[in-house]
Parts: sequence; C-alpha cells; structure tokens
Amino acid sequence: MTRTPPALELRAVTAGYDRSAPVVRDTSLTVDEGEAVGLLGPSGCGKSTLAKVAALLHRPYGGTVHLGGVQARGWRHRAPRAQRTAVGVVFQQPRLAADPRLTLAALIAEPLRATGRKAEALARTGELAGSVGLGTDLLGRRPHEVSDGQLQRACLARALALRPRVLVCDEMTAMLDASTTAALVTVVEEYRTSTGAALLAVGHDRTLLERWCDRTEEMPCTAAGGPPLRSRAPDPVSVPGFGPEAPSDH
Ligand SMILES: Nc1ncnc2c1ncn2[C@@H]1O[C@H](COP(=O)(O)OP(=O)(O)OP(=O)(O)O)[C@@H](O)[C@H]1O
Repeated sequence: MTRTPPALELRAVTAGYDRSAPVVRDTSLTVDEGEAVGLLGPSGCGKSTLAKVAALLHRPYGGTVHLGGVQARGWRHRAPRAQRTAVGVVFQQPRLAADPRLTLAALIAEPLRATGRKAEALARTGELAGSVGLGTDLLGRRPHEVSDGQLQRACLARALALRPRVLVCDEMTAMLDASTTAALVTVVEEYRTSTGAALLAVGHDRTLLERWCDRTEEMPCTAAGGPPLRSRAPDPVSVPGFGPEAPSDH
C-alpha cells in the first residue's frame, strides 16, 4: 500500500546565519497530513530558524524540505509559487510582520492580490476577517490603530487566505492574553478540521502545545550536542485541540 507523503518533511537540515557556526544542525522533522506537531526547546536553540526553513523563507546550508512529497526547489520568491503558497506562516510579533502602511483589509488580501486573484480578494476579505473573529469595522484601520491581538488575527487571516496545506505558527500567541490565545487556536483547529491541513506550532508554552498538538518535538541546543529531535505524545488526559480551560500567558 502506498503511504501518503508527509505534508512537511525536513531532512537533515543545517541552517543559520554563519556557515561556520550553524544554529540548526542535521535536524529532521516530519508532519503528516492533518497532523499537528509542537516544536519546543530552549530559547535560542533555533526553533524560529527551523520554522523559517519549513516556510521556505530561509535557505539552509544543507538538507532538504519536502512539501507533500515534493522537494522544495527554491527559497523565498524563487520558490515555485505552488510550493510557496502551500505553506502559511504566522510569526510572534505581528507589528514586524505587517506592513504599517496597509489597512487590515489590504493586509489580509495581500497574498490573494500577490497571486493575481483580485476579484477573490474583494470577495473573500470580509469572510476571512470573520473567520478569525475580526469585526469588519476594523478593516479600514492600519496596524497602529488596532491592538496586538486584533493585528495578529489579521495576520492569521492573511496566512489562511491561500488555503495552505501546511500552517507554521511561530509563537503565534506569545504576546496575547489567554482568551485571544484560545480564540486563535480555535480558528487554526477549525481550519485544520475543515481542510486536513498540517500544523507546525513553535513555542515555549509546553502546556499549550501539549494540549493543542498531536505530539511535540524537543529541539536541543546544538551547542549541547544537537539532534535528533525527541518526540513526545500528549498525556492521555489531554486532547488534540483546545480544552475548556484557557492556558495562562507567559
Ligand atoms: N537574522 C539573524 N542573524 C543572525 N543571527 C540570528 C538571526 N536570527 C536569529 N539569530 C540567532 O540564531 C540563534 C537561533 O535563533 P532562533 O530565533 O532560531 O531561536 P529560537 O529557538 O526560536 O529562540 P526563541 O525561543 O528565543 O525565540 C540565536 O542565537 C539567534 O541570536
């Protein structure tokens, strides 16, 4: 029987900002279709770097990235569009990830416009905003006129606009309060349930990631010896998705 290829596979990735001292070394990670994997590890161990490699935003020194079984053939704008748009990404700090000149409507519609879908952008912006709990009254505002939570909702809507098969959430909720965290996790889970998309969620909040994800991976510090990643299934009492109790902020 042929096995469905993983939605995301990182094979022996070595990456960083100085070829002589990479922050990620020979690291492999697989996220199956429909699976949610949490990536934990000490600060500075390279989780965000690995997340950027997974989202084809950072070119590794070594190793390969495969999306749906197909090896990525480029990085950033040089990646083929079908691969680039197969991964949606949300970062920790929405103010760094959002062009301050754009209204929230334009921000959400950015990927649709950038891929030439102007009519779809007009038709779906309101629906996308609604799907992340963003009132249409906020769509005409610019990033400095909304809260971090409202801006992060817009960034999540932007990441979902092209209906990615893989969603990478890099500390998406780290700056948010417990109720906004719960709301955004619920949005991601509803999206995954309806589309079968895979999730790679990076963070420090072990309680949140162990509740949210099917399994977690521990990323060691390369200075302390490097991979392999250590896998951990959730406790029997925790459930995939988000339970009734909101996690605390950190
Ligand atoms: N653009 C950059 N240029 C140079 N070094 C960088 C850059 N971005 C990150 N680094 C360094 O790479 C290392 C790994 O950073 P990274 O952000 O991937 O770690 P992290 O595990 O996500 O950390 P945290 O949990 O604190 O967010 C750190 O030592 C960091 O200082």
